[in-house]
Amino acid sequence: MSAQREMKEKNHWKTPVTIIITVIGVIVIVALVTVAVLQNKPLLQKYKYGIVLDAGSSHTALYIYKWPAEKDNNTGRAEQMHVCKVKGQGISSYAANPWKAGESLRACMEEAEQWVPGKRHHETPLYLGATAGMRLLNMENSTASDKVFQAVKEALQSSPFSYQGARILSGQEEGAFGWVTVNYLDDRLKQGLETTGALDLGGASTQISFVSDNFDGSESPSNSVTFRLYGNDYNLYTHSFLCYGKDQALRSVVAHQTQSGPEKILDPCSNPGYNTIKNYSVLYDSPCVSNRKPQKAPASFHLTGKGNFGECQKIVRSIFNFTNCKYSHCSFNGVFQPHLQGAFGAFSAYYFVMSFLNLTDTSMPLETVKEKLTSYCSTPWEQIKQQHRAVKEKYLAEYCFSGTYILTLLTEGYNFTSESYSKIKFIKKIKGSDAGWTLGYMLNLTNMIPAEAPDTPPLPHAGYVSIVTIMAILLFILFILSLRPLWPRCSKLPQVV
Ligand SMILES: O=P(O)(O)OP(=O)(O)OP(=O)(O)OC[C@H]1O[C@@H](n2cnc3c(O)ncnc32)[C@H](O)[C@@H]1O
Ligand SMILES: [Ca+2]
Repeated sequence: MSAQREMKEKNHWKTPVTIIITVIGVIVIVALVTVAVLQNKPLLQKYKYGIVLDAGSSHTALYIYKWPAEKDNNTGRAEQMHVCKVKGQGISSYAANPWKAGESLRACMEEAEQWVPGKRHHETPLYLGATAGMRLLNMENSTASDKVFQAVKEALQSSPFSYQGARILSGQEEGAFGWVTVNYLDDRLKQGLETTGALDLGGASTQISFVSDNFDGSESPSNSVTFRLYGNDYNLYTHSFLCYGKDQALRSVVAHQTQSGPEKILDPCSNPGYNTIKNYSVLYDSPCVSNRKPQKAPASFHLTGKGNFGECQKIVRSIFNFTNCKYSHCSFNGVFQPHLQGAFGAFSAYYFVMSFLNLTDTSMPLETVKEKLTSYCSTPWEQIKQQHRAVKEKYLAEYCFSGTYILTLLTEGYNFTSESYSKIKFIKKIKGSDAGWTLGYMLNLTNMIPAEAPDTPPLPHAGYVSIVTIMAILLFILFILSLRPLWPRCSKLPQVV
């Protein structure tokens, strides 16, 4: 009996009217959802590009960035697409043959033409920023520095990209844009999260930048950089120490040992068995040490490694001045520094050196760091060379000094304690992009970080599509029910009032 009733009810649904209504309803729903989805589907992703050349003291690197072309794409983030390392040394090394500085860039400029689609070449901004190597050359010989810039400009202007200028960045800019890069890549700026400090160690200068609650800029305005980014105000402390990059610091450490113009030195910062001849005029050819050049000295001196971390650290300490602070707190050389706050990202030479020495784990107690450095420094040079055949000898010979310098700079220069040291992360890249000032510099010059938070759509795309679909289905059910009087012989169904 109940089976018969079921059969009858089923048959009601097979009447022509119901079938037509159902088919039309389904078509309407499919059409509605399709239109909604297509209308709101993000267009095929198109990209814009930007190029920044980082003309550092030790080398030049060309960075290509790309980002989604739609202006209102809030999820789009600029990211590093490619990096090209320029062969040879930094542009400041071409002071005697400036045109070679321009020539040195050509190979990477041609590589960039392959990476950026041809139709975007003319609208792709191209910047060059020079840092401490050119700052020093400019101090020493501004005519030579101008000539290097002229050569570099000519090389860049002859490329198909939209050349936007080549200039020396100030130390504040270098520090501040490094901080912007780190926090932009970590999505801290857009989300208004607590920011990460930035520590950059170059060849000729080093930067420290962080936000501290007890820093408003009033005590030392020259260390203050203010930003309004995505609706948040930041008062950043930043300082750049010229001559405290690792190559110039090493120069100072060797200069300290050659004040009396000896023919031989026993260097505790080089491994035992390491031997080299150094030229006095080359060593003292830098404004960082030129005023200390010994009056009477032979043309060159022999440097022999002694490999003693403790003695090396004593000499490293001597290149910092810890007296004469006219502020409430100083780092060194009478430079104001507020209390360290929050986490820090340490990149460039901080990373190269600490990753080579297996010291990137900052949960390691500082005593253990010292023990590891003691052990590296005292390892015979021949053994070091055998164990690391693939690493450049120049770097290998300097890791004892560099590790000692980094530890001393962080703990005695900047006053990182065993607790705050553990909040440092030695990093090379963040989400595929190199940590460094270049990305922040480009974002600033292209106005890609708005001062105010952009309006976000009330719903994400997926949520929007789901709601449209559910509404369409509900509408269809109501429509079917409203047509119930037309249904033939459906008295068995409950009445809709
Ligand atoms: O910021 P400035 O001071 O202008 O210098 P830079 O931009 O040229 O400096 P880098 O960060 O590129 O490099 C910092 C130093 O690290 C050195 N370096 C690069 N790669 C290294 C590696 O794998 N191991 C050790 N040192 C390295 C390089 O020679 C420099 O002395
Ligand atoms: Ca640099």
